[in-house]
Amino acid sequence: MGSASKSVEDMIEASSGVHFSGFHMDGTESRNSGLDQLTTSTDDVHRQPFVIGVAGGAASGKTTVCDMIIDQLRDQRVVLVNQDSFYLNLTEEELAQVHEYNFDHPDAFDTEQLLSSMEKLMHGQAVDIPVYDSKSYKNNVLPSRRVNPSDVIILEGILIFHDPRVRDLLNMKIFVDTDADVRLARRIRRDTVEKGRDIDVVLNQYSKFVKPAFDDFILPTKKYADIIIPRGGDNHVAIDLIVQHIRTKLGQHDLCKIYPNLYVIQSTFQIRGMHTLIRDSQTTKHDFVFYADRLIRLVVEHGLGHLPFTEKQVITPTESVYTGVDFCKRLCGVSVIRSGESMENALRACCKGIKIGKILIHREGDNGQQLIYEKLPKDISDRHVLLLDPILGTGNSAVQAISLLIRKGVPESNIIFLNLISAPKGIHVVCKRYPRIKIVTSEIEMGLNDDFRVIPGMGEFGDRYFGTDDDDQVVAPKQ
Ligand SMILES: Nc1ncnc2c1ncn2[C@@H]1O[C@H](COP(=O)(O)OP(=O)(O)O)[C@@H](O)[C@H]1O
Ligand SMILES: Nc1ccn([C@@H]2O[C@H](COP(=O)(O)O)[C@@H](O)[C@H]2O)c(=O)n1
Ligand SMILES: [Mg+2]
Repeated sequence: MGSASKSVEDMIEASSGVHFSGFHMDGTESRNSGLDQLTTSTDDVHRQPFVIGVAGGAASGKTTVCDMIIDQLRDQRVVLVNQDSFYLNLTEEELAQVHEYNFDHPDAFDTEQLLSSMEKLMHGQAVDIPVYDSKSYKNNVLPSRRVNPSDVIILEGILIFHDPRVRDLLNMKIFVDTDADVRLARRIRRDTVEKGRDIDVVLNQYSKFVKPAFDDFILPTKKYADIIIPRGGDNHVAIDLIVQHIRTKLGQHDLCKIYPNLYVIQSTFQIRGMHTLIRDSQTTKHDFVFYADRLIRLVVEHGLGHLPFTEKQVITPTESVYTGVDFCKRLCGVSVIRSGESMENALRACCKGIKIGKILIHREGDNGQQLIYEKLPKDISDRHVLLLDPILGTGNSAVQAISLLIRKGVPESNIIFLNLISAPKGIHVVCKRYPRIKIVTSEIEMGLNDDFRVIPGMGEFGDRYFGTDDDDQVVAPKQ
């Protein structure tokens, strides 16, 4: 390329990190769910979590229901906060007479502390929540638990609906309604086997405090419930419906519903773990590359699954006929320099000998983007194109790249855009303009900050992947 190559290299340097920022559209990120406002200032980036309250008698199955909801919401950030954590510590006199203490009365809880912890969590701050020890009757003998702000907070406890200030925090109220005999039978087993209590003590406590408090304080709060679940954890239909509702409220499903060509790969704890590592600003370059490569491979494999196929029959070693499919042969990759190049190895590993073209887009200030280099297969118009760029932010780079492919004669429906993370803004921009292209991503982000960077994001992807950030081991936290 001679002297032109120098200018391209300069541009590559100058363009580092531009792929997930772009020119101003309207300066704000719109919410796509029923959740409250998304804050987009750099320091205070959070959205209001969806808060669920789960109440019901002791041993009705509240914890079991919460665990099932959390398990089904595995691709969301969910935290569980137990009302037990806010039991008041007993005085020496109360401890000496512990069998006379009413643990089922609203006054047994430090509701002020619960409200203060919730206030912090709902404003995006991590809190240390005490862990209650029902053997010593204390909440300061076990190490407290650090609870991070999350998309969903589940508050669980017998009297979670009792105080109107706590009720007001709840977006969804669930009452687990289990027969009193079943609750008593479970309680006896739990208190004798797990807590090592004497059966007489358990039965005395039940008749003296637990049952009266249920009738006086817990059952009357059932009327506040939005959903009453009979049979607790056995009621899979109710739990499925609750999870569906939460998903709708979180908005991720709304985007997939609005844009049928948007595919978010099925999340697992492995995938969440990889995301956690590559998003951590303290992750070393080596680990960043390792886990980014694993995720990229998953996205590439998923994207390949959207290519057309033809039926193919083969004879197996047992001389049986196996009817399968033949891979699509007319395809190529196109990487958006420079971070998109990080996805080339995964594509080559999946598609032997695949041709990969390149596009370089340079951002000029905040109000324009310019395509400055392209090297594409000559017959690209006959191929399906896997467009590679790990981050879809404002969507402006993606629109530049896609419009070039279309100008080169690639049908819109033959383009599959593969990325690791997508901001809702970019999804709207790309999918509205090119409704027939497919987007395959592994996570949808909260939004963009005032600098048009994806949040929570993972920083300057190209710099972190290719090791060109300031510090060669640890990445400066500049989200
Ligand atoms: N559907 C169920 N079938 C059988 N046992 C259950 C069921 N739900 C809960 N349990 C058991 O009953 C006890 C109390 O359940 P848990 O979910 O802890 O109730 P809670 O949190 O309301 O006190 C636990 O030992 C749990 O394993
Ligand atoms: N030291 C304590 C503290 C609480 N309890 C009983 O626990 C019940 C609430 O817990 P769930 O998981 O069932 O919601 C409540 O009925 C208290 O009596 C206790 O026995 N000892
Ligand atoms: Mg419980």
